[in-house]
Amino acid sequence: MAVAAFYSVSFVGLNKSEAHLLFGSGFGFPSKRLSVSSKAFKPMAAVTAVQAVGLSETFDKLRKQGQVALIPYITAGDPDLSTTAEALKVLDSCGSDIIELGLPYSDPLADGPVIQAAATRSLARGTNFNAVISMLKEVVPQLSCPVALFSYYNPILKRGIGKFMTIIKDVGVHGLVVPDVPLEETEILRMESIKNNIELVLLTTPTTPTDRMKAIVAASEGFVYLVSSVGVTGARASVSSRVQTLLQEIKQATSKPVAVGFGISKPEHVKQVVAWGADGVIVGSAMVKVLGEAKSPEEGLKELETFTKSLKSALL
Ligand SMILES: O=P(O)(O)OC[C@@H](O)[C@@H](O)c1c[nH]c2ccccc12
Repeated sequence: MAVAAFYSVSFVGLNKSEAHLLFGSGFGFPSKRLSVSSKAFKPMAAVTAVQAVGLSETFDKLRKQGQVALIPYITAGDPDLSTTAEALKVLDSCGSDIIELGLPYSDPLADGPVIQAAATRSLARGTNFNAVISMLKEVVPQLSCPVALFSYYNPILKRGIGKFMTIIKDVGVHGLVVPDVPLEETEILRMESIKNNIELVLLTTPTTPTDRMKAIVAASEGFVYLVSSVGVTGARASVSSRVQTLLQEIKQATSKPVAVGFGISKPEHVKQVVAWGADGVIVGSAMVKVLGEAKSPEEGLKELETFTKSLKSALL
């Protein structure tokens, strides 16, 4: 895989040297008291759930309730699209506040082995954009939480930015996360997302210079994605203690909600990041592993429910 090629593309908001740093490795070892708030699990989503509101509105509601958003990520089509459809409903009914759904891509340079393997499995089954969109058309009306689609930049460019945005909006997607779009190129993406009322989430990292971070948070819609540590996606033993200062710096620059991702895979990670002031926690690889590496899809869905509830409890 052309990981070296990725360095020539600036990671969102990063120039080459930052991108290079990002794909180093390493994270810290924090330990802190936990904060608690209360929210019951959402009942099983009815067939036609109350229409989900957008990302910003979701965070506004949570902020008023003193809550932090649980934001799982799963790869569409892994192990198959019908299981993805069920997984979305399970995640919603277990109290997820926003769901990040990843479009499988052949060159996921920012992903670690777990999500890379999920994308490979999904593509091997023939998952494609149209099939994911058809599935979403059916499932989104049954969800009470918003879906933020997750795609690398290339597939969006190939389809045409305007066309891509219109298609995802038409099936009720609320947000879009594009990890590898250079800040300088977000203009057209932002214009089209605003035109289609899609909230475009941008990412900042531990190595993003302050001025660049400020430009990213100013441009980001829905929430700001704080990448917790250098390196690719993947569960870590703990969350880097740098997240605490990074959160403070970002919160000095914006009142927008900040969700933290990368490496979060246990209830104690969730509690730690909440204690540091995050407005949302994003959990990807650990969810993907549970779902994609189970003995059967049914087993995977059952384990996904248990795992999601354990993380939700950590937010209460
Ligand atoms: O997998 P992790 O370490 O829990 O991190 C979330 C991450 O999976 C999800 O947000 C994501 C999936 N692929 C990405 C690529 C870049 C940035 C973020 C992502």
